[in-house]
Amino acid sequence: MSSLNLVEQSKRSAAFAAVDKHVGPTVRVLGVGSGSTVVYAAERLLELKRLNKLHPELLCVPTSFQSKQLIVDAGLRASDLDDLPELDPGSGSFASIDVTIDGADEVDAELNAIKGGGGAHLREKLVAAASRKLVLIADYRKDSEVLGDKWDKGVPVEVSPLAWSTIKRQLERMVPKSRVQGVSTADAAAAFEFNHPIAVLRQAVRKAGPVVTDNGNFILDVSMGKIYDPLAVEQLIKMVPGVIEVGIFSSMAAEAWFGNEDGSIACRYPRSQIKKQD
Ligand SMILES: O=C(CO)[C@H](O)[C@H](O)COP(=O)(O)O
Repeated sequence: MSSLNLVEQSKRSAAFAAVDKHVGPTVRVLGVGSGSTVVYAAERLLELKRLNKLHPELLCVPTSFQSKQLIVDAGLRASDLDDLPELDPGSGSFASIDVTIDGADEVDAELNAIKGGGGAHLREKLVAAASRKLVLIADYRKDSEVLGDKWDKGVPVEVSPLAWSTIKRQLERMVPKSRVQGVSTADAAAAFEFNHPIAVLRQAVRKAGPVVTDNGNFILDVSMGKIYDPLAVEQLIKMVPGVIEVGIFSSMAAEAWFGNEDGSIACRYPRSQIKKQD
């Protein structure tokens, strides 16, 4: 009988299921996400390695300092993103990674995600964008209809330390009615819920001052309530000079695995894609 609590058990089952489905002996390049759920993915990778079920020359691309340590501790080879060749030259895709498995802070019905609770979303997005497939793993608390329903710590935004307070003021002046077309919601004009977003400089724990990311930047956590149009919000925030990366991953994930409270595992796909197949 496992001594893990329910949340940890659900993270572990989601991680194991996703690794088992996606990391077989034919996978040559794997993106490894960051956070506490990915620790269980690394545990499973180590087991599969011991069982000789991984590609003998598997290369793992880390998304953070923590992720690199997980790769090294599992006895796997880490590679830099820029050292990898394109997988399908001439195809129009620039992917260099077969599949990336990563955690999330919240995932909506279309598999848009909030990421960056661990402050690693810049590298996570770079690795996800270079992957043929992004697979998310999470516990049941992250499974949402609309972003902002459950995650109440705001959208993580990595910013240049040179101008963080100016960027904070600009983010707080964003207005919800700057949506792009195409998504119908109860309030057809609002990309997000709050009239006035609140941006808070993330503070370090057990060190005075702000969190400094692996890339030497700061993080603003921007509370804006429910996010009805993730792509519009992602684009809006990205337009602010000094913003380095936004922790909204719009339409990047192909699949999300959740460990449920009852011990079962659910695999979800973007809702609109399921409807198209019907
Ligand atoms: O985006 C991330 C780090 O930047 C993490 O994947 C996200 O915060 C989820 O973490 P956890 O698995 O610990 O809940």
